[in-house]
Amino acid sequence: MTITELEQDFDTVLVVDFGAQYAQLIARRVREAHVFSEIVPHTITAAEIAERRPSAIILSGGPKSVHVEDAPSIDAGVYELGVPVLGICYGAQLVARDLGGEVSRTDRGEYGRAELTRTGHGVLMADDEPEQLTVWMSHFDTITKAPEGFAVTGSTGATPAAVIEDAERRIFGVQYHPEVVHSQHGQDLLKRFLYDGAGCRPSWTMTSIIEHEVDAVRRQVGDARVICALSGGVDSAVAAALVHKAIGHQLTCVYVDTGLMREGESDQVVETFQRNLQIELQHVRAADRFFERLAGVLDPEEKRKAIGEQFIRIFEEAAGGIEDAKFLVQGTLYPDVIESGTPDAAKIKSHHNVGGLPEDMDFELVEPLRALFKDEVRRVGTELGLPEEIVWRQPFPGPGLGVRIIGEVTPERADLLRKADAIVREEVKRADLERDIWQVFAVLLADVRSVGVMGDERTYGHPVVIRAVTSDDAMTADWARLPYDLLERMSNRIINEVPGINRVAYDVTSKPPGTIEWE
Ligand SMILES: Nc1ncnc2c1ncn2[C@@H]1O[C@H](COP(=O)(O)OP(=O)(O)OP(=O)(O)O)[C@@H](O)[C@H]1O
Ligand SMILES: O=c1[nH]c(=O)c2[nH+]cn([C@@H]3O[C@H](COP(=O)(O)O)[C@@H](O)[C@H]3O)c2[nH]1
Ligand SMILES: NC(=O)CC[C@H](N)C(=O)O
Ligand SMILES: [Mg+2]
Repeated sequence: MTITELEQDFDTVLVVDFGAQYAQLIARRVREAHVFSEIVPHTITAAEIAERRPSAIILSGGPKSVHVEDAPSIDAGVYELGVPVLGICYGAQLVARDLGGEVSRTDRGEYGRAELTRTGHGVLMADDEPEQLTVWMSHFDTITKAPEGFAVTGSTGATPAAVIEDAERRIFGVQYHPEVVHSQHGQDLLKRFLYDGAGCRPSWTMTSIIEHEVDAVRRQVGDARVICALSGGVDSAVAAALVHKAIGHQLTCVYVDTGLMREGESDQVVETFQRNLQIELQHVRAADRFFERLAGVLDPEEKRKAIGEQFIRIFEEAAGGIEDAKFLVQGTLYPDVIESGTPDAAKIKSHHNVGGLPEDMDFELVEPLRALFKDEVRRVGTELGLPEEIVWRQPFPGPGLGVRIIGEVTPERADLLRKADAIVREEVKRADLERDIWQVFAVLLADVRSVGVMGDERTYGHPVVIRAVTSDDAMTADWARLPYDLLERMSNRIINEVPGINRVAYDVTSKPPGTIEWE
């Protein structure tokens, strides 16, 4: 299923990104209102937008002032398309400036909580909305004059034109951030824009996504044989279940043991899968090949590409034995696509299943989850009847321990890390915190050594870093505030039980500026 097809079949909102902290969040909130949404760069032209026939456009916030020379702007043609527009913060300031209003610098900004008073009646400020709302602001510029044709329907002490509406042209602006949870009734305001302002239908539901994808998979593959790269993770399990629903016995799943899996993983994946899904599964043991290919590789991008390539070569070999299957199902998600660097986003890292794919690959990809965020995938999985032990597993990256060994990847180092990682996960499980934490794992700083003392003897060993994060979608994350006694147990056990490790550190970096994985 391509994203273009989704755009044709669902009312779609394009979220234009001006470098906002919250563009992702806006897109997610729109989807929570059951309307499909996507993020596009502000360099998109009005003609490109028109071609995609969106039902609405949301202009995001952004760090710049509309007055500075390199302030990002939007093709003014978008206001003439007849497509409803909602500007949020920077987006609202752009609307004001572009349509003949005024935006000025204030002497002091307005950050955090603010009290909004409803000053008029409109689509956004409907009559059933309370007269007073607590909203969340974050700006230094402010709209000082609404453009002609706009009513000011909400104000705060510092921002007289906090909500502006031109119901006729269906162009709106809000200075505050309705997408953040601190803004009271924020989601209601977004819904009013979507449903009342833009006439969007709330048809983006799990059931409709499943129906849609099942249909699309059938159309894409016909009666051909298909293989599915199955890792045991949530994404590929859901993708497999969905494709299986579409084409049944035409599907064979292939699980690859890369030698970079966690302790007990292979047995567990094969067992869980066979118990829960009646789909043919091949188990390929390929550790030697991966280690051989990774010998001498230090650069994270090179590692990822080497691993991505090995995966595909193995899938190609497996496919050769299955009536030459030409289709490969992957559990690729929207964040994988964004983070691998679409034309619109900076490349952070090549996810092995997107940017890490070899160019000469023979397969046509089937990626039914390519437009979805993780929480949506979990809901699809639940709707498809997958058990909680699959749907709520913590994510584990395809390159596995390979991107958690900082330095060259060798079988011995993988063994060390596997042991430390098993302890970390065991302790989190024992503390019953597994579901509260997005991901928790160990990282081995294989090329770093430090001096310690154990049993009166000098040690000179490697450090292990514990990484635990909370997140909704892996696009942003915070380091988890694990209890000290839990950290203490992990540290003690790792040093006592894993020879060669003499120091344990805890990673207290959020994303951004860090990423979840170390490479
Ligand atoms: N060991 C593996 N064997 C076969 N396919 C794999 C393996 N590891 C990853 N893949 C493929 O790469 C895709 C992306 O991996 P990713 O880790 O993002 O997803 P996942 O493993 O399905 O889910 P999760 O994010 O919960 O770990 C998978 O959906 C799967 O198609
Ligand atoms: O299948 C995958 N192939 C990859 O190459 C890959 N790199 C990172 N991840 C997972 O993606 C999420 C975000 O990770 P980062 O913050 O490190 O980019 C986290 O959940 C990571 O575990 C990957 N998954
Ligand atoms: N959050 C925002 O979009 C801020 C917009 C603009 N940079 C301002 O501070 O006024
Ligand atoms: Mg995985």
